[in-house]
Amino acid sequence: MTGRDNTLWLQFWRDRRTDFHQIAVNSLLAQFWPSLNAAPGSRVFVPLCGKSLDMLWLAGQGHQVIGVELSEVAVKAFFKENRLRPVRRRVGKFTLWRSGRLSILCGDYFALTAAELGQINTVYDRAALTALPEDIRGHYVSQLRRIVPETATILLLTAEDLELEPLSNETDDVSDEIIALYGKDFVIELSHVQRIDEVDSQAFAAGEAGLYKVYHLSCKTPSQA
Ligand SMILES: C[S@@+](CC[C@H](N)C(=O)[O-])C[C@H]1O[C@@H](n2cnc3c(N)ncnc32)[C@H](O)[C@@H]1O
Repeated sequence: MTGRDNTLWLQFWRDRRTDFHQIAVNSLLAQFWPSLNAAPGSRVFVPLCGKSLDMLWLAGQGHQVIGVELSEVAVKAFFKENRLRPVRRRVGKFTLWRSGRLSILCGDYFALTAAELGQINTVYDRAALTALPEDIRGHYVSQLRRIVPETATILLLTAEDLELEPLSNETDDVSDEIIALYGKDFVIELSHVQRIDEVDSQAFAAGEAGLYKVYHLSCKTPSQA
């Protein structure tokens, strides 16, 4: 399978319609990454990475960072804008761009194999799951299960639009969608909930209401399944 919206994403990058790109490191990443106790040198996977500066931050923590991104425009911009000189080589259907601890596989996430991705200790997902249409998100999670070992933990950041999901007692809880997608195989810990107007956010237009949620996900052990 391939991402259904691939043509659209490629066009967004060509047209520079990249409002989702954050011009600073995500503050929730910096705040919640330490709680994972990820060892320096361990490998962090950043699916649908765009040209996120969060990858630079993760490499700065001593991690080996490997992103996957469809658009060559995005990958080229990431290395150029950060004054890095990558080397490139072919890996299956992908082009691997690498500079020091930073690597990006350019190609379709849904076509990636575990062998091409290599060992992964932690997954960092910001606007990857939620960038995809709702009916594709189940495939995104199944693919993640195929290519990432069960021992990997996931730091998942989501943004919920309160215009679409009006305030109720449930908004401070794990969202129903996250339970539906991850609940069978993962232990879900909701670590943090923050109203969007409390943070400097690009996720919503001015005046809109929303919630950021930070989840820690880990595969269930046989006794938890
Ligand atoms: C909403 S952006 C988020 C980017 C990044 N995570 C960030 O925080 O800035 C989603 C990214 O996923 C990429 N993308 C979409 N579908 C993809 C696919 N099937 N394989 C790889 N990348 C994909 C898009 O080109 C885009 O850069």
